[in-house]
Amino acid sequence: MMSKSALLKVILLGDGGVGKSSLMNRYITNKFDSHLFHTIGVEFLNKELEVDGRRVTLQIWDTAGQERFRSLRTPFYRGSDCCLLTFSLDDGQSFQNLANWKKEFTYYADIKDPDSFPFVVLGNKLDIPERQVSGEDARKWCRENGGHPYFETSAKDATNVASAFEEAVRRIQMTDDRDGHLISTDTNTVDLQRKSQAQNSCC
Ligand SMILES: Nc1nc2c(ncn2[C@@H]2O[C@H](COP(=O)(O)OP(=O)(O)OP(=O)(O)O)[C@@H](O)[C@H]2O)c(=O)[nH]1
Repeated sequence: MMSKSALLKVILLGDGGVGKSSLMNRYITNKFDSHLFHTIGVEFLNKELEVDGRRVTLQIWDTAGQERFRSLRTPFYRGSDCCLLTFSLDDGQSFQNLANWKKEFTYYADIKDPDSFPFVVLGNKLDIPERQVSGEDARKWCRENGGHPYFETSAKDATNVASAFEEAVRRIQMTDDRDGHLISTDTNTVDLQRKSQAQNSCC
């Protein structure tokens, strides 16, 4: 029998220019463009993968980080299974803004219990030598704001990009297992009601 894979919606949030589109492109197409345009609204791409023996379809939503696009991106937060809070290691302000991004996400995604929702924090542009945010400060923020996993990535040279997305899947699976939502790779026992929100979204 053909096995079915669960559809997991993962959303990238963070200031304009931190590298959200570049991370998605690196992960999906293994390419990097040093002259990428700002995203307007949202875009998504799918990728099938297997994590810890479970086959899933990861639907990665890339959002526009610039403030002027706020009203275009927020309607797409609902139905997310994991939120990747992204900043740039060479931009201290983008790190300071993580708390605002988390707040905006929990409000518009209508997350009832933010403490048990899977967030993963990404410090991108690791390849740039001039850092404004130390790993120590970033890890401290993650510890003090819900114990989120933290990855330092480079979309440019691909460092840690796949690991970060795979961790997002693991976190979703942990949350679903704990909440009793069985994600099965070979039956129809996926929580269809919750997953269908993601399938119905469009740009
Ligand atoms: N050196 C370096 N540059 C990067 C990296 N990731 C992205 N960039 C560059 O940073 C700029 C912004 O990248 P984007 O991926 O468009 O950033 P974004 O977060 O999607 O921006 P918005 O669409 O405005 O929200 C581009 O010029 C990228 O080439 C990285 O890991 N290292």
